[in-house]
Amino acid sequence: MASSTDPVTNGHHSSNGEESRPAESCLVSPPQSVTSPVDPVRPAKRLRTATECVVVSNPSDPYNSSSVPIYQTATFKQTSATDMGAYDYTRSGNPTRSALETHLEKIMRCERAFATTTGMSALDAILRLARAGDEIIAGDDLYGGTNRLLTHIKTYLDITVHHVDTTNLDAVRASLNSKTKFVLLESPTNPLLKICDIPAISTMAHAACPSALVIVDNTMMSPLLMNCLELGADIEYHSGTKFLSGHHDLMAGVIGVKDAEVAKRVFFIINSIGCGLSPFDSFLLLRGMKTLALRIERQQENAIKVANVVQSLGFKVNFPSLDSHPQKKLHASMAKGPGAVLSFVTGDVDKSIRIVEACKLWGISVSFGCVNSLISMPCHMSHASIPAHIRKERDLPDDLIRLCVGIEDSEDLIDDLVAAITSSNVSKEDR
Ligand SMILES: Cc1ncc(COP(=O)(O)O)c(C=O)c1O
Ligand SMILES: N[C@@H](CCSC[C@H](N)C(=O)O)C(=O)O
Repeated sequence: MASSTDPVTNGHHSSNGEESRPAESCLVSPPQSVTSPVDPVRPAKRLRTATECVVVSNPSDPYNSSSVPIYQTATFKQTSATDMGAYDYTRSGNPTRSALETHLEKIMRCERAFATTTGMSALDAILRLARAGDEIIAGDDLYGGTNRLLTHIKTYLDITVHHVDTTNLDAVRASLNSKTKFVLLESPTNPLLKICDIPAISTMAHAACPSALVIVDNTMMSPLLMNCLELGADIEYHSGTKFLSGHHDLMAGVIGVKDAEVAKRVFFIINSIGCGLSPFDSFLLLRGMKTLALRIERQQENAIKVANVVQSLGFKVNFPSLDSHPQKKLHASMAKGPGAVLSFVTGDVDKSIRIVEACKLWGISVSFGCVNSLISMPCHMSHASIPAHIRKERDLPDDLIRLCVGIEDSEDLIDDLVAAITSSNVSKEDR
C-alpha cells in the first residue's frame, strides 16, 4: 500500500492533496493497460474510439463484475494511522470515479482525465490555473454560462479577458502576448456553429507565449468526433451532461490534460475545491458512454437530414456539413462529422417563438446531446445571461432557433418541424 510519506511515487494523494494517481488499486487499471498482462480481457492492439467506449477495463475486481460497482462511500478505512492507502476520502479519490477517469484517458487519448460535477465546474477548475495579471483570449460566440464565468473573473480578479472572433486568425494573433495564459475555444461554437482553426491557433499561441495553454470546449463534438489534443490543444473539456451521458439524467464535466505537470495542478484544484464527480454519477456516466458511438451516429444522420430540409425551406441554417457553411472544409479537416446541433434564423422573433411552441415532438429545453430532440431559442434560454446589448454587439440574433437532434425516426422529426414551420406562417391572432 502507498505510504502518505511518499505520495508522488506511490500514493494517490498526500495530506496536502498534491497527487492523485492511485497505485494498483481495485477497479483501477494501470496506465497503458491495453498491453498490460494483468488485464487478459483487453487485446494488445490500439482500439478505435467506438470500441474503447464499450470496453470498460476493470481487471482487479474481486468478483469480475461486468459493470463497475458504485463505491457509495465518503471514507475508506486505513490499515494504520500513517498509511492512507489508495483512497481515504471520496473528495480526494473514489474507485468508481477512478475507473471512469481511466476509461476517459483511453477515449480522449490524454495523459490524465478528470471527472467533475458539471461542465462549468470543469472550466472553473481549469481557469484557477490562472493568476493575477494573466490574460485570457476567448471567443465572441460561446456558451452563455462560459461567458458568465469569464465575466466574473474579469470583474473580480485581476485577469484580462479578450473576447475576439476566434474564427479570424488575425484577430486572435492581435490579442496574443507574453501575458496570455489561456486561449479558450469552442468549435463548433454554441449556438452559431462557427469553426475555429485549432491547429493554427495552437501553433500561434505557443509561439507567442510558450507557457500559454490552449483549451477547447469539445462538448459539441464529443471525443468521438474530434480529438483536440491531437489537433494541438493542451486541455480539452466537456459538459458530460450532454453527448457523453446522452440521457439528460445527470450533470458532469470531463477534463483531458496533455501534460503531466499541468494535470497534477488540475488534480490539486479539484481536490481542494471538492468538485470531483460523485460515485453514482460516475457510474451513470460510464454506462452512458458505452452507447456514445451508436447515439452520435444516429443523431448526426438525423441532423444532416433535418439541416437539409430546413435549408430547403429557405432558412439560413448554421451546420458544418452544409455547402453553405463558410468553414465546412476546415471543420472536415479536424472532425469526423458535423455533430447533431444546428441553428437557423427566421427573420422574425415572433415567428421563431411560434415555431418553437408549435412543435410537439421537439421538446422546448436547454441543453443538447440527449437521445430526445430539443428545440430552443438561445437568446431567451441558454444565452439569456449574456446582456442584450452584448448579444447585439456580437451579432447573436434574437430570432435564432437551435435544434438539438436526437435518435427518433427522422421522418417524425421532420414532419413535426415542418408542420410547426407551416403553422407559424399564420399569426396567433389569425388562428
Ligand atoms: C458548450 C458548453 N460548454 C459547457 C457547458 C456547461 O456544462 P454544464 O451545464 O454541464 O455545467 C454547456 C452547457 O451547459 C455548454 O453548452
Ligand atoms: N439556466 C441555465 C441555462 C443552461 S443552458 C445549458 C446548455 N449549455 C445549453 O447550451 O443549452 C444557466 O443560466 O446556466
